[in-house]
Amino acid sequence: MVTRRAEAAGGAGATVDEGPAVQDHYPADAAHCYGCGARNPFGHHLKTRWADGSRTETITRFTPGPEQTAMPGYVYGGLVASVLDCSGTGSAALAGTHAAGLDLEGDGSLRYVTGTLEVRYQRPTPMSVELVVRGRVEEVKGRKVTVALTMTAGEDEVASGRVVALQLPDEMRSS
Ligand SMILES: CCCCCCCC/C=C\CCCCCCCC(=O)SCCNC(=O)CCNC(=O)[C@H](O)C(C)(C)COP(=O)(O)OP(=O)(O)OC[C@H]1O[C@@H](n2cnc3c(N)ncnc32)[C@H](O)[C@@H]1OP(=O)(O)O
Repeated sequence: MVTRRAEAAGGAGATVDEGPAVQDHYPADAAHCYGCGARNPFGHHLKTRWADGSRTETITRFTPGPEQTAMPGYVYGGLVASVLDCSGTGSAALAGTHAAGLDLEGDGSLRYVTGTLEVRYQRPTPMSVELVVRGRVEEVKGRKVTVALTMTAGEDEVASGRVVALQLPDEMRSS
């Protein structure tokens, strides 16, 4: 399935969501993550796609609900962190799979776990607004992928961060 979805017309830095969501191609035995697993009925079900044709920029969208409140009208910081986290591992999976010469839809996705997560909370994050996380793949080095992330709510950048993700070791998969 190919998806192309333009952001609000005329918005600064308009982005196109392109192609399949990586999480829809995670191996079934590795799709239970609270943030991004399609097989977790209680989770966020994040979907991360390439944002353009360059294979370096990604986009993930999430709209928080009232149960994720920090104080009335604003989002809990742990939720912001978890959305950045799984946007980062999803971006790493896109980049690592591409770098390995694999086709997402034909071969499935490689699977990454978080090694390091950095979060900078820049502004209070408003509730019930779509949060847009853009990822920029900084480096693919062996099993390690580094992704810089920004989160916007409307026109405002509310958080930024970085994920260092490591391809899931085979011995973890088999355990
Ligand atoms: C979920 C845990 C896994 C359970 C497995 C069960 C099977 C289930 C199947 C599928 C689940 C999928 C779930 C996805 C969920 C996504 C989001 C999350 O919530 S993840 C949860 C939080 N994260 C952890 O709990 C990681 C705990 N840490 C570890 O397991 C290891 O430390 C790990 C895998 C991250 C790295 O261990 P190494 O042995 O593979 O690493 P080395 O070979 O020593 O290093 C390779 C390179 O990576 C760097 N590196 C290693 N650890 C790093 C770190 N923590 N941060 C940054 N860089 C790191 C090193 O400096 C080295 O870099 P140079 O090649 O020299 O440039």
